[in-house]
Amino acid sequence: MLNESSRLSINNSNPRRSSGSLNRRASDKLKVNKKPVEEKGTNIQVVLRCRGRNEHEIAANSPVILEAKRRRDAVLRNTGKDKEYSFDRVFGPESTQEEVYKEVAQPILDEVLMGYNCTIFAYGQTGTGKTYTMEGELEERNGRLTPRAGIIPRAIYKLFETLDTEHAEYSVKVSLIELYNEELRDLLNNDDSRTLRIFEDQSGSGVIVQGMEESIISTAAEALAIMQEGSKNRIIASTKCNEKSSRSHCIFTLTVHIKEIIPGGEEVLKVGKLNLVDLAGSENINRSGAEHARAREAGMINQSLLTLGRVINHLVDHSQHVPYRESKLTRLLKDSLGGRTKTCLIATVSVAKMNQEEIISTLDYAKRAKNIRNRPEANQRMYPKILLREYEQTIERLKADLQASREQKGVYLSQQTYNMITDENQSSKDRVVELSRDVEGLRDTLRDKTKELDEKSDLLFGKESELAQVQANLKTLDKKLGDDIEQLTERMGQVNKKHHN
Ligand SMILES: Nc1ncnc2c1ncn2[C@@H]1O[C@H](COP(=O)(O)OP(=O)(O)OP(=O)(O)O)[C@@H](O)[C@H]1O
Repeated sequence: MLNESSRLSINNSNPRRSSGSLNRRASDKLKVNKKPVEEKGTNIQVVLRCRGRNEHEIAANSPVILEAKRRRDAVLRNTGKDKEYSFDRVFGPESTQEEVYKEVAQPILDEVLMGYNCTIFAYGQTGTGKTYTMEGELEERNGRLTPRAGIIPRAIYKLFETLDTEHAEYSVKVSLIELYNEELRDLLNNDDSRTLRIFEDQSGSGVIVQGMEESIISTAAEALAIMQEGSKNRIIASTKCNEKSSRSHCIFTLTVHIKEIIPGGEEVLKVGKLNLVDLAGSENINRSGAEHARAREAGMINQSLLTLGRVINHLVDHSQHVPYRESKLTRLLKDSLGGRTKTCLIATVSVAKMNQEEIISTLDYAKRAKNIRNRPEANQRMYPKILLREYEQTIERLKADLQASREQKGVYLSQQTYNMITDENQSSKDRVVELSRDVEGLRDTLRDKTKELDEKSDLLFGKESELAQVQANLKTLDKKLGDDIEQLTERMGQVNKKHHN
C-alpha cells in the first residue's frame, strides 16, 4: 500500500510514515516566514443540503415541509407557522454534486494549496446524503468522474490537475480511518495487530494517530482506487431508518507537501491538509446534545457524536473547559473546532414531513455551529534540510530503541505484562467513559429539575399576581365600606334630627 512517489523524494526519507498526523507538527526550528494568526478569528462556515423526497417518503404521502429560498435561506413549514433559517449557503434538492463541490469544496481546496489545514464535516440524519455528498460515486466511467461523484473524488482530481498544471514539485499522502464504537480502525490497512492510538504532539497543537497508514499517491486514479478499497471496508450497520445505515464516522485525509523557492533561492516546503469527515447518522442525539434514552438502553450510544454536540455547545457558550477529551472524534478533530483549521459543516436534511423532528434538530444544530469561531493560521514552511536532519535523528533513536528491545535492555516487557498494562489502561479509560455517562445522567436530572423549578416559579409568580389583585380589590371594597358607613351614619344623624324636631 505504501507507494513511492517518483515526483518528490522529500517524503521517501520519512521514517514516521506509519505514524500519521491530522495536524501540524513541524517543530519550531523548522519554521520560516511565520504568518500572523487571523486575530479575531472567523466563524466556521455552515451550509445546508436538502435531499428531495425518496421513494419511501413519497409512498408514505409525506409532504414537503422544507424549502430552499434564495441562496442562503431555508423555510420550514411547521404546523402552519413558517420559520426561516439562514446559512452560508443552502442547496435545494435540485442541486448537483458539481455545484456543491464548486461552491463549497473548491475554495477550501485552494486554501489547502496555500498551506492551510481545512476540514469539511457532513452531519445529518441517516439517509439524508452525507456519504452521497462526501463520496458519491467513486467509480470512473471512460476515465472520467461521473456526475454523481462527491467531494472526495472531485477534490482528488482537482488537486492533481492543479499541481500538474502548475508544474509543482509535490507529494500527496492519503489516509482513511473509521471510528466505530469508540474504536479506531485503519481502512487502508487490514492488519488487526496494529492498534491505532491518538497522541497530542509535544506542542499541544496537533494530533498524531500512531500506527495509521499514510499512502503516498502519485495520480488521482491511484487515490481513487485506495478510496474505493477503503470504502468497502467501512462498517455498515442497519438501523430502522435506513437499511444500510452507517453508524461509524469516517475521516479521509489528504496531505500535500509542495516545494517552493523563497527569495534568496532557498527551498522550503509548504504543507496543507484536508480532512473530509463523514459522520455517523445523527438520530438519537437531540437538540440539547443528549442522546435518546431508548438509544442508550439499546446500547446505541454514539459517544463521539454526543461529545461533538457538547463541544459545539461549550464553544458557542465560550466555556472555559471544552470537553474535547471525552471522545475520540473530538480529540482527533480538536483543531477543526475552535482551533487553527478552516472548517465547514455541511448539514444534510430530508425535506419530508415524516422526518420533521430530525429536520428541526439538524437545523438547530447547524444554526448553533455557525457561532463557532476558529483562528485559521497557515502552516509554517519547513526547510527540507533541517527536516531531513530531524528525521535522521529520529531514525537513530528508533534504531537504539529496537536494539535495546532485541537485547532486552532498557524497558522490555513480556507479552503478558504488556497485555496487563494495556488492559489496565483500557479499564481506566472505560471508567472515565462510564463516569462521563453518569455525569451526563446527573446533568439530565439537573436540567429536568431546573425546568420543574422554572415552571413552579412561573406558577408562584402567577399566584402572587392573583393575590395582589385580590388584595387591591379588598382595599377598594374596604374603602367603599368605610364610605358607605360614613354616609349611613350621616343619614342616621339626619333622620334622628328630623325625629327630634
Ligand atoms: N442530494 C441527493 N440527490 C440524490 N440522491 C441522494 C441525495 N442525497 C442522498 N441521496 C441518496 O439517498 C441514499 C442515502 O444517502 P446516503 O447513504 O448518502 O445517506 P447518509 O446520510 O450517508 O446515511 P448514513 O448515515 O446511513 O451513512 C443514497 O441512495 C443516496 O444516493
